Amino acid sequence: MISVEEALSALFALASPLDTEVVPLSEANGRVLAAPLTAKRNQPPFAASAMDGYAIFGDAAAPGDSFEVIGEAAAGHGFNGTLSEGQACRIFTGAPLPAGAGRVIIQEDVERDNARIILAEKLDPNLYIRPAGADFKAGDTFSAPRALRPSDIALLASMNHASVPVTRKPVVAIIATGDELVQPGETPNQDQIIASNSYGLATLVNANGGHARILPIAKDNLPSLKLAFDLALDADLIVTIGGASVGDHDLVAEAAANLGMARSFYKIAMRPGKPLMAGRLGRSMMIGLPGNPVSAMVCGHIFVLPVLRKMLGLGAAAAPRQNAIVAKDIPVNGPREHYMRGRIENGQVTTFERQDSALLTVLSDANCLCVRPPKAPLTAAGETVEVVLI
Ligand SMILES: Nc1nc2c(c(=O)[nH]1)N[C@H]1C(S)=C(S)[C@@H](COP(=O)(O)OP(=O)(O)OC[C@H]3O[C@@H](n4cnc5c(N)ncnc54)[C@H](O)[C@@H]3O)O[C@H]1N2
Ligand code: MOO
Repeated sequence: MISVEEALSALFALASPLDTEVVPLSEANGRVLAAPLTAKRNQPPFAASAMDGYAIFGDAAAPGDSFEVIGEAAAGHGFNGTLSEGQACRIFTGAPLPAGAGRVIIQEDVERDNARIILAEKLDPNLYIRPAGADFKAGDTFSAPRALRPSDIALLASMNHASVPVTRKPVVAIIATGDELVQPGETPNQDQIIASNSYGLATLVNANGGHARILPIAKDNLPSLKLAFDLALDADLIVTIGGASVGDHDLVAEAAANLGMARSFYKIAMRPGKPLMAGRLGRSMMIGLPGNPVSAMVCGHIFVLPVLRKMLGLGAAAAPRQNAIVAKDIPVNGPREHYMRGRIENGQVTTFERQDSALLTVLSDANCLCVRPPKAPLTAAGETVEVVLI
C-alpha cells in the first residue's frame, strides 16, 4: 500500500491542465481565469467627485467663504468650463472634477443663495476627490490562474473586458456500480439501497469548477461495467464508485483492465479509502473510489478535488489544511492515515465517536476531516492537529 501523499503525486502525474475557451463575463463566475488580463483604461478615467456638493476653485476653504456657482457637473455630463478664483460648480458623485477645482464641499456644509454659496461654520476637512486611476491604471495586471469570484467579475467588467479566457470545465463521468443500487426516487427491492455517492460526488465536482455527468448505475458484471465505461470514455476524468475491494463481485479493476487501463496504483494506506485505484484509460484518467459512502466522499475531497484543480490549471496541491486545537482526546491511530470526521468550532475540533465509513449522518454533521498520521499517538485535549475543511 502506498501513502496518501504518494497516491496524490501519482494522480497529479496522470492529470494535465485542460485547454481554454472564452466565455462572456456573465458566465465566468467560478471559472478559472487561464491567462492574465490587463486593464484597458484608467478607473476613474478622470478626477471625480466622491460626494454631492460643490467643487470650488483650488482647495482653500474656510467657514463663511463665498463662491459664485457658474455651472453644473453630473455623472456622465461634465462641466466644460474652468473655475477661477471665487468660483464653484455644482457637482454630483461620480462627475468629473472641473478644471481649476481642487476640493468638493459637501452640500450639507453649504448654504445656497441663488447663484452663490456660503460655507458653513464647521467644514468637513475631506477633499472628496477621487484621483484619476485611483482604483487601477491602464495596463495594470489582473493575475491568473485563479478561480473568479463575484468581486473579480466586477473588477474585470470595470477594466472593460466583456469576455475572458478560462480553462475548460473538466468533464467528470461518475459511474456507481452495484446490483444493490437504485436511483433516488425509485422503489428499491428489499435487498437494495439508494445510490447516494454519485450525487454527493457530482455536487462536489460541480461546486468546484467541474462538470459532472452521472451515468446509469452499472451492475456487478463485466458487460454492464463495460457499457458504463464505454459511455464515459470521452470524459476527462472517470470516477467509479464501489466494486473496488476484494469481494467476488468487485469487478471494476477487471473491467477497466479489459478496456486497457494502465494502472497507476491500487490500495493506499488511508482510512477510509483503502481500495482506491487510479490509472489512464484511453484519453481519460480514471479514479476508482471505494463504495462505502463516506469513503467515496472523503476520497472526493482528498483526491478528486485536487485532480480537478490540476486540470483547471490551478497547480498540483493537496487539499488545504489548517491547524485546530483538540477539544477532546483523540485515540491512538492505526497504520493508515485516518481522516476522522469531526466538527471545528472557534478553532477547536471534536472528532466523532462513530467513524464507520457507512455513516452519512456522521459525515453530514461533520465540517472537517481531522488528519491523523499513521500510528499517531493519543492526542490530548489542548494539543494541535491538522484538519481539512469540508
Ligand atoms: N475482506 C475485505 N473486505 C473489505 C475490505 C478488505 O480489505 N478486505 N475493504 C473494506 C473497505 S476498507 C472498503 S472501503 C469497502 C469498499 O469496497 P468496494 O469499493 O468494493 O465497495 P462495495 O463493496 O461495492 O460497496 C461497499 C458498501 O458501499 C455501498 N455502496 C456502494 N456504492 C454505493 C453508492 N453509489 N451509493 C451508496 N452506497 C454505495 C455498498 O452497498 C456497500 O454497502 O470494502 C470493505 N471490505
Ligand atoms: O477504507 Mo474503507 O474506505 O475504510 O471504509
